[in-house]
Amino acid sequence: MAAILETRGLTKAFGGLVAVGDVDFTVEEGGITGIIGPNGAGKSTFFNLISLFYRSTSGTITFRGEDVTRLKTHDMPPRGMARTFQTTHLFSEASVLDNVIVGYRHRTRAGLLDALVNSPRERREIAEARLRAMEALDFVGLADVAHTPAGLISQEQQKRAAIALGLVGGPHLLLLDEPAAGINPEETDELGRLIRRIAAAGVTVCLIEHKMKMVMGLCDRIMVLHHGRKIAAGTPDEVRNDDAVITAYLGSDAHAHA
Ligand SMILES: Nc1ncnc2c1ncn2[C@@H]1O[C@H](COP(=O)(O)OP(=O)(O)OP(=O)(O)O)[C@@H](O)[C@H]1O
Repeated sequence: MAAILETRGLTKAFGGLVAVGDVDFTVEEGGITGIIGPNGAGKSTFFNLISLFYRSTSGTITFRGEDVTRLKTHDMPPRGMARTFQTTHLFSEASVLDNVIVGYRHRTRAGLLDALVNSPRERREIAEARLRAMEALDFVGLADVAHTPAGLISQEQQKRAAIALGLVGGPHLLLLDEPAAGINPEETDELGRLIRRIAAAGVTVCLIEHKMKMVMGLCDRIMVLHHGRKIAAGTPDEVRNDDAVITAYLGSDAHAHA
């Protein structure tokens, strides 16, 4: 299997604190890869590095064969990388559909002038964006609330809307930042099924998640971080039985059994 994303020696220091140190990481194309670790292990920082939200201190990031280390987060959607945020960033007054359309922006070419004169190109692109956004909402099971203001749907629905926003541009890789945070066990199972369907549709998925049961049941491969270092990587079974992982979790109050 080919790597879709690869880091080599990836490091992020905040002043004297090395939040992520020297991490080599590979996301294989086609599967679901999880990143776990006790509290403060560096998961969020690592996630922000690979989505180019943070600039790394050293090391390299390669996405689909291109060195993207020095690019910025907004350079990534056109290259086929999309990410969600832990706290969903939806415009609460706007409809769910309009929120998802925003995720299609990078695929459109119309400029300000087109918008001002309502050019045929502008109209065509708006129609295309609406169509794609409806497809994405249908995929995540939110077609019936497409015209509801995003602020009025449940937290769990907002999470699915955020996933639709990530999917609408047709990414090769979807990065999910704690997708199951703040939802109940039943909703978590449902979300797991949705993530599987995303992977089955050919979108590679990489996620960070605290809910260990979900990660173990969902991911093909898992990387474990501890104190900013990679301490293990492998299948859920390999990681679960790894001495360094067991020690790291026992020594913390992390949600190993959540
Ligand atoms: N912007 C920042 N400035 C300074 N230190 C930071 C910053 N972000 C994170 N850190 C520190 O880096 C380390 C790793 O934090 P990070 O949030 O990446 O871990 P995490 O594994 O996501 O934690 P949690 O599971 O608690 O969300 C911690 O010691 C944290 O205090």
